[in-house]
Amino acid sequence: MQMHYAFKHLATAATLVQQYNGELPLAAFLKQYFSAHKKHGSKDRKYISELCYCYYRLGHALLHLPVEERMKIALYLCSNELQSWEALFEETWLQQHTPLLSQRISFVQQQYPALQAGTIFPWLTHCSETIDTTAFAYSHLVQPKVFLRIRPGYEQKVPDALAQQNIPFEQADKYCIALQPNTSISTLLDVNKAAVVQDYSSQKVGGLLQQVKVLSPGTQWRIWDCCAASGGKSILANDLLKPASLTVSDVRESIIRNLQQRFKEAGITRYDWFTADLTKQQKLLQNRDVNLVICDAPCSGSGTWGRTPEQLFYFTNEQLQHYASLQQQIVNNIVPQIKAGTYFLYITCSVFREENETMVQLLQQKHAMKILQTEVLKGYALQADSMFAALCIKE
Ligand SMILES: C[S@@+](CC[C@H](N)C(=O)[O-])C[C@H]1O[C@@H](n2cnc3c(N)ncnc32)[C@H](O)[C@@H]1O
Repeated sequence: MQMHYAFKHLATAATLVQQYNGELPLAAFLKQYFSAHKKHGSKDRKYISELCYCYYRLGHALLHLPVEERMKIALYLCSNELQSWEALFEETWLQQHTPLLSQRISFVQQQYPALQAGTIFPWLTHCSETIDTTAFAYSHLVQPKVFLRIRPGYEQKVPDALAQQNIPFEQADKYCIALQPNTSISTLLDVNKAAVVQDYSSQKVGGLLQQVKVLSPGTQWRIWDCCAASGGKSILANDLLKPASLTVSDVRESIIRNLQQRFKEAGITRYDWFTADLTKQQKLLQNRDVNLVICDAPCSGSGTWGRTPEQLFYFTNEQLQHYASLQQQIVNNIVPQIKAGTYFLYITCSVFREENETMVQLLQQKHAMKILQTEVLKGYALQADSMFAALCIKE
């Protein structure tokens, strides 16, 4: 990129982050800005967006610096190579730049000692114990990959289709494909039929679903996915526990419409649905006899902020309290309504103890649930999300 453009993009991105207040998702805010300012071509849009995203990846570190200086440091840290941006940096910085993130961090720390894991992610003391907090905090400087879950029957077809179209990919396991960040796959594959876009850790929740199969072999599964959104976990459960009947619900009717479209593409026809606010006292399971409840609870999403780094920047302690209390209300409301012998799979995409281990204690102590397995799914080493899952049974 020409020197003149690098500085121009930096100035535009700096103005944008000063205008942005976190209310809209950053992607939506940038889309709005670009559609109102048609002068930016597709490359400009890409560069300006990159700068804005990098800015938020630094979390709460180096907030005392002027916006453009902080943005340059963020860009330096987040980029494996600086080819397009050389004009922005002094020669010594360019010479010290390496593809290794740990070395880039050490170099920047020499000049800016305030760059630390705990300044990037100030809630490290809230993280589940088994999380390597330093690795997790620094993982926010790296954009996560896109992951596909291959659906049964397409184990060969999906990798073949990607190879044919020269799309770089890695096969994380038999059913999981990792693609470079920003790979758009809608034109490459039959999305939802052959493969589902689903993060690596989300796919690993399947391990706990397979566990119920081992514990209760031969069971005809009747599943209630009570926070179904557009059905990611339901499709996973359907694929692993077939033949299963599904009941799905969510507080938002609009997201259930998306689910219906996705189920259609996925070929899932045996299901019923309803909308319900799970915090409200009501009989949720009238006439429904279920033996597995999946509760992928609304949460802070703190394990996924590598994808939405603006949330790392704008998240507050009050929001953490809000989610922890929402999850408690949901659990306190639904668990008494399920029968003894029913499996309950509690999931969050959060790394916070308040949303994870504390909820397991509640399930055990207040609701006499037997905890069968808990897992902190550490995606941060794999450019994936981090999640939590606990499998319990009502005694
Ligand atoms: C983490 S998402 C579920 C993701 C989904 N299971 C998947 O795999 O794609 C949580 C969902 O809970 C829903 N939700 C939030 N508050 C709720 C409430 N009070 N009652 C029921 N659902 C709620 C949200 O609308 C959201 O779709």
